[in-house]
Amino acid sequence: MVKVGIIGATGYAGQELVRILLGHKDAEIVWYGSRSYIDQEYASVYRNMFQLVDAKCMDDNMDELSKQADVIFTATPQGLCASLVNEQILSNTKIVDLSADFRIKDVATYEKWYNLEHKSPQFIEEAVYGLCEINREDIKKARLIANPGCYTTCSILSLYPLVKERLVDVDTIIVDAKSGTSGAGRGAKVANLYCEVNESIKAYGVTTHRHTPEIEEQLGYAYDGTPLTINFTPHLVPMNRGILVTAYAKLVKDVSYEDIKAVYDKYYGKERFVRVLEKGVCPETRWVEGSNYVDVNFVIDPRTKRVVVMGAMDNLVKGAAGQAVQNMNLIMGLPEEEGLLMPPMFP
Ligand SMILES: NC(=O)C1=CN([C@@H]2O[C@H](COP(=O)(O)OP(=O)(O)OC[C@H]3O[C@@H](n4cnc5c(N)ncnc54)[C@H](OP(=O)(O)O)[C@@H]3O)[C@@H](O)[C@H]2O)C=CC1
Ligand SMILES: CC(=O)N[C@@H](CCC(=O)OP(=O)(O)O)C(=O)O
Repeated sequence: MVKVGIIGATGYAGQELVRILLGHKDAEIVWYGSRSYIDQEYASVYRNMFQLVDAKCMDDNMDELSKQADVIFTATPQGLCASLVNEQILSNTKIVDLSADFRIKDVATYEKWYNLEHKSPQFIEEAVYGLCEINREDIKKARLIANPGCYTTCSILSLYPLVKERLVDVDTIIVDAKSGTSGAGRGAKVANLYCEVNESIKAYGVTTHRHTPEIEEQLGYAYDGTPLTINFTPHLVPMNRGILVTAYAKLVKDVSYEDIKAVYDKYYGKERFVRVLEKGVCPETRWVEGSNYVDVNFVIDPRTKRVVVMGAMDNLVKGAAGQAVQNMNLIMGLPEEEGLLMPPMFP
């Protein structure tokens, strides 16, 4: 049995980790970490866990936790994991960090986009970017996983085959993305109040969103090793969960639907959690909600010679907790899909 500790178990991503791990046959949660609810029953914070979780919330003492847990998930705000981790902890246990602290290899880029001083730059190089479909073999050997961002997972997986196979002009990539409000976390913020969000949709972080350099870096590795430059515009939509990506890029070759479909099948045909949809079917967030699936598809526009790529995913599952458990399974030598085969829920 893998012993698991969660720092930030009372946040949206943390509670989704709890939900998934309760259905995992090889994992046992030994630590429900919190900042605000220490010593309170976890099931009194999340009442869906009544009679399912009999444990109290604990602090964020990562030194102590590292002696008890085989894997620690940090589902905490940006900067916290980097401020807690040290060599002793990493020699005791493995860490899957759901924040962005170890996602970006260039520390100056991280500090600029996050407006934070990085507290553990010495671990950035060894951290493995935990996008399982792309970095599977490196993840298996890692002790520190940088779990990818929600918008980034959907954007990268949607575009990766086209960039890797050099089918698009990478200078023309535009990513338009939408997220449900759980993407913003549980913390109270005026911008996320019901009346501010309901019956409205808005772009935010236009040209400045922190996921931009993460997508640029990862797609750059798929292309020529250096970061690309893209436009990325996120939007907040009045739904609880879900990410929808629509991306555009100019084709560099005359290709048919069948040519591009063959490329997507090459990369994702055997992937359990990436579903390339049938011709003409557009991904929808409602068909992936509550699951670890990413649905992708594309349409060629012969008028503009662009390809339009679409991806849909649950931000809390494949965009956070599901992918984190997928990473845990890989580093612990467990079946990659264990605990993650729940079908999407609807309605
Ligand atoms: N929401 C999403 O869709 C996604 C989130 N993520 C990432 O996961 C992380 C968590 O996000 P999310 O769950 O949305 O955020 P929430 O705001 O919902 O939760 C944050 C969690 O961190 C805890 N926390 C906050 N500050 C501290 C601290 N100083 N010490 C210890 N614990 C602390 C909170 O504890 P308490 O509530 O007890 O105060 C809470 O459990 C973030 O890095 C986020 O970027 C990644 C992908 C998607
Ligand atoms: C709707 C919303 O606010 N979304 C968050 C991104 C989600 C998230 O938590 O970011 P990571 O995936 O990097 O951890 C945002 O725009 O900052």
